[in-house]
Order: sequence, then C-alpha cells, then structure tokens
Amino acid sequence: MSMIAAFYGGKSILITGATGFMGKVLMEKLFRTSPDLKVVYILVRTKAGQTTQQRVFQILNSKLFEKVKEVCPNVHEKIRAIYADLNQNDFAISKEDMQELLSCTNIIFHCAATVRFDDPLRHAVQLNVTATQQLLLMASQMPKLEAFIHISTAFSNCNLKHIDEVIYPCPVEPKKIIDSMEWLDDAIIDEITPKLIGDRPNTYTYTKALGEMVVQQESGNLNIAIIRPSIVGATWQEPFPGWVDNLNGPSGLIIAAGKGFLRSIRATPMAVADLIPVDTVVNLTLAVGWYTAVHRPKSTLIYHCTSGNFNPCNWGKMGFQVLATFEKVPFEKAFRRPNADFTSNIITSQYWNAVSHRAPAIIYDFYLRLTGRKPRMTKLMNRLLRTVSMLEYFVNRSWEWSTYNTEMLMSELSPEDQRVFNFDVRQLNWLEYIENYVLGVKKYLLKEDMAGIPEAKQHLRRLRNIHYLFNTALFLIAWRLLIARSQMARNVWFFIVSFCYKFLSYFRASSTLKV
Ligand SMILES: CCCCCCCCCCCCCCCCCCCCCCCCCCCC(=O)SCCNC(=O)CCNC(=O)[C@H](O)C(C)(C)COP(=O)(O)OP(=O)(O)OC[C@H]1O[C@@H](n2cnc3c(N)ncnc32)[C@H](O)[C@@H]1OP(=O)(O)O
Ligand SMILES: NC(=O)C1=CN([C@@H]2O[C@H](COP(=O)(O)OP(=O)(O)OC[C@H]3O[C@@H](n4cnc5c(N)ncnc54)[C@H](OP(=O)(O)O)[C@@H]3O)[C@@H](O)[C@H]2O)C=CC1
Repeated sequence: MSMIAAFYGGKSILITGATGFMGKVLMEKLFRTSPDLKVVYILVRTKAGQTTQQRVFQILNSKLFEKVKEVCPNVHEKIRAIYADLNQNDFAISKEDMQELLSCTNIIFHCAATVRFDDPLRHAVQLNVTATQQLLLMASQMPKLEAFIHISTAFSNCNLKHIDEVIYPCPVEPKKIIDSMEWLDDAIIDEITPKLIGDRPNTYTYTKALGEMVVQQESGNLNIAIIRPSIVGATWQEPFPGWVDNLNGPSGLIIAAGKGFLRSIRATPMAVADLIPVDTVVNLTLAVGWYTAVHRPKSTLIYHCTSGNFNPCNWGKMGFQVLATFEKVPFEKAFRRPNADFTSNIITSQYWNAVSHRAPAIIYDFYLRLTGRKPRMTKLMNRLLRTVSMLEYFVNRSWEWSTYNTEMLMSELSPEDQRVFNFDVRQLNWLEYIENYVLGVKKYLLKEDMAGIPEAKQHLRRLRNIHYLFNTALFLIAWRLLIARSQMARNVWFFIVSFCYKFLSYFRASSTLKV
C-alpha cells in the first residue's frame, strides 16, 4: 500500500494554476492514486469566453483524464472550481468561498505563475510575488493546513553556475519591489527593469527568485517546501508517454523544427539539456507534500527537480534524436525539410538566420504575392526568431544543481512509494523519451493523425527534389554569370569540359576494345 496515496485520502487540497500544464497533471495523478480524497479546490479564472465550470468540464473530458474516470467515476463531484483572479485583491474570491477555503484546506499546491519571459515587470511581480504573498497570508489563517508546497523554478538563480538547495537573497527586498510597483508608472518601471533584474535574463526568473524570498520571509509557523523544476517537458510514463499541451520550453521549438521553419539555432551542443518530464515533477511534488506534512521539517526545504546530475543529456544529442524521429514520423505540410545546424558563434548564427530562415521566408512571400495571396511568412519568421532569441540563453550554458534533499526524500520512501511516485530520472532512457515527446507533440499539440505519415513523407521527398532543383539552378546561373565576366572562369570551364570529353572518349574506346 502506498503511504503517500493513503495520506491524501480524505484530504481537502487547494491547487492554484490547476488549468496549467503542470497543474493538470498534478490533479490527474492525485485523483488516480487517491480517489478517496475529499475535495480538490481549484482557483480558476474565466478565459477566452469560457466560464470556470466550462474550463473544468473541458479538462475532465480531455484524453489526459481518461484513466481517472475509470478509477474515480465521481471525479467531477470532487473538484470544486472557485472563481479567482490572482491579480486581484483577495483574488476576487467571494466571502463564502473564502470562508470554506480557510476552514477546510489541508494542503496547498501553489503552481500558478506567469511563465512568459517578456512579461512587463509589474505583471510578473503581481503574479509571481504579490499573489504568493497573499496566498501565504490566506494559508496563515487556515487552522487545518498541514503543508504549503510552492512551485518555483531551478532557473530562479540562473545567474549562478552552481546552485544549492537554499534561498539566495536578491539585492532589493521583495517588499520594496511590491511597494514600488504601486506608485511607479509603467515608463519608469520599464526603465529600471534591466537594473533590477541584473544578470538574470528576464523578468520571469527574477520574479520567481523574489517569490522564493517572500515564501521564506512570510513562512511564519507554516510547514513549507519549495520545488524547483528545470525545463519541464512532456510526460515520461504517466498517465501515458508523450502528453503535452502547451508550447513552452522545447515543445514550440520541436514544432518549428519539424515543420521546417527552424533549421538552425545558436546553441552549444555539449551544454547540458536539463529537461525533466512533467510526471516526474508531479511525483516529487506529491511526495514532498506528504513528507512536509508528516515529518514537519524544522526549516523550509528546497527540492531541485532536475536531470543533469543524475542522468545528463546534452542539446546536441537531443537535437539529433529529435531529427531522427522526424525521419520516422514527419509532421504534415512542412515548409522545408527539417534540419539542425548548431552553432555557438554569433556571426555564424546570424549567417544561418539570413540564409536558412529569412531568405526562404522572403522568397515564399514573393511567391504568395505572385499568386495573389497575402504574404505572411516573414512576419511568422520574425516572431519565431524572437522566441528563439529568448530561449538561447538556456541552450548555451550548463548549470549544476545540488540534489541532497531530493535524494534524501527518495531514500525516505517505501519501495511501493518509489514505484508509484517515481521521480528517479536515472531510469529515464533519453532516446525513448525524446521519441515519445516528438510523437506527443504531433498527436496532442498538432492533432495530426498517424494515418497521414505516408503523405507527409511524400511531401518531404517533393521538398527535397525542389531543394536540389533550386540549388542546381542557382549554381548554373551563378556559374554562367561568372563565365561571362571572368577569363579565368572560362579557362577552368574549358578545362573541365575537355577533361570530361577525353575521359568519355577513353571510356568508350576501352569498352569497344573489350567487345
Ligand atoms: C541544441 C538545440 C537544438 C535546436 C536545433 C535547432 C534545429 C532544430 C532541430 C532539432 C530541434 C530540436 C529541438 C530541441 C529543443 C531545443 C530548445 C529548447 C529550449 C528550451 C528553453 C527553455 C528554457 C526554460 C527555462 C525556464 C523554465 C521555466 O521555469 S518556465 C517555462 C518556460 N517558459 C517558456 O517557455 C515561455 C516562453 N514563451 C514566452 O515567453 C512567450 O510566449 C514569447 C515571448 C516566446 C512569445 O511571446 P509573444 O507575445 O510574441 O507571442 P505569444 O502570444 O506568446 O505567442 C505567439 C505565437 O508563438 C507561439 N509560441 C509561444 N511560445 C512559443 C515557443 N516557446 N516556441 C514556439 N512558438 C511559441 C504561440 O503559440 C503563438 O502562435 P500563434 O498563435 O500561431 O501566433
Ligand atoms: N513549464 C516549465 O517549463 C516550468 C514551470 N515551472 C513552474 O511551474 C509552475 C507551473 O507552470 P506551468 O504549468 O508550466 O505554467 P502554465 O503557464 O501552463 O500555467 C500557469 C497557471 O497559472 C494560472 N494563472 C496565471 N495567471 C493567473 C491569474 N491571474 N489568476 C488565476 N490563475 C492564473 C494559469 O491559469 P489560466 O489557465 O487561466 O491562464 C495556469 O493555470 C509555475 O510556477 C512555473 O513557474 C518551473 C520550471 C519549469
């Protein structure tokens, strides 16, 4: 019997960010392993014209929840969606709902965040810092609360090379930052943002670091733990391999590469690709929830959920395997054949951007114009290159994260818990994982049918022929122009032609002699 699964039985659990990538997998695993839990409160806002109920309905009817419905047929009765906007005071939660949350909650998993790299500082502070502070305040008024689990990121201290399981202070106190956001206007905030974030690459990593400081400062008597996952990818095993539902991290780039838009990137092939499957993160999170509530560690423990020091893989190997998978299961209607040029040199990278990305986009737009259609490729390419430039920071460096707490927790689990809540990435086979990841992107993000693979392969063969034809034509035109202008080129050309002629004559003569 799993002790962790039994622990969550009969509990009232509050999850923020339950509609997000990690939140959904967390909810799924909770219901599948502890179907006798009392209730899961989720804080949900309305979005894209959907009510909170409609959003929950959509999640429960997705493929991700198919297994849950078998184990826990009344799952819809156990989810209590509470309207909340984490950008508002008291999260805009009604008095009755707030009362229920305060009096009933046993465990909190705080997953909500803005993960955008380019969010204005004001917005990132509001969600990743102020909302965390408010949630802690709520938590301090919950008499039945046993544990508060805060999800941060392994990159909150990406300005360091070696990162321990401790909270590193930021030069400016989070409270001062929160206060200043109230009276500074947007223009001034934009101006001081680079100075505040210092040697971090974006507002996301900076505000996640501030969020951790807030957790430390406001922890009071609460039982708190912080989890720091690295780059969260598709599921490894559960509920099935390869599930993914958003474009963050590598997923968007896999699409861009598979469709032939992205053919080169400024990346260091030997740098560690610290990817971690989302189900591994969720298993560790649930184990940490149990450990924090039951063992009540004296201080806030931080758990690194990373793969690099257990089972390292590098970007070169990853890119190679992604390409190999495209050979077997190509994406439909590719713009060009997938290719991967890694370069860590800025000038070479700019050259490839011009030749492999911008030029084909311009040519294609010219073709669209000629055929009376609206050009769109250059705009799309500019957007993609902007995205890639934001991710480049993470594919050109390696970090070392110490994992004492994570290893300690692993050793505390019973063999059954180690199996049911497996977060040991030493067992992960990267080649298999990446293949399933690419397949998952094709199935769950692009919604492409496997029956379309022969047609997709045929399309790629056509693209290859067009590519050869185009290159040959380009070469002949360039050569013809050169011959017209340079005596030396003409001499070389006559030399090659006469050499070929002599060779053919010799070959013909010797074959006639043999007969
Ligand atoms: C060696 C590398 C190999 C690469 C070789 C290249 C050659 C290819 C061959 C093989 C391919 C191999 C692929 C392997 C992958 C390697 C790359 C992996 C990079 C990993 C970096 C991750 C770093 C994570 C560090 C921190 C982790 C965390 O803690 S947080 C989670 C991470 N957060 C994010 O990823 C958020 C990033 N996104 C944003 O910040 C924003 O979306 C944006 C700034 C990028 C864009 O904002 P904008 O307002 O312009 O647009 P938006 O409205 O958001 O979207 C516009 C359209 O773009 C699409 N989109 C969004 N995100 C992505 C994305 N990540 N990739 C691609 N496309 C994306 C979005 O859907 C929109 O589309 P339309 O609706 O059609 O317009
Ligand atoms: N994905 C990754 O690679 C990594 C993620 N993390 C961390 O993991 C956690 C979860 O990330 P992930 O699931 O990937 O992120 P997602 O972007 O998929 O999910 C974010 C969640 O936060 C919710 N949210 C955002 N703003 C508000 C708001 N104003 N009010 C209510 N809810 C809001 C979103 O709700 P809605 O659906 O309404 O937008 C969504 O449920 C985050 O803390 C992130 O920092 C850490 C390392 C890597």
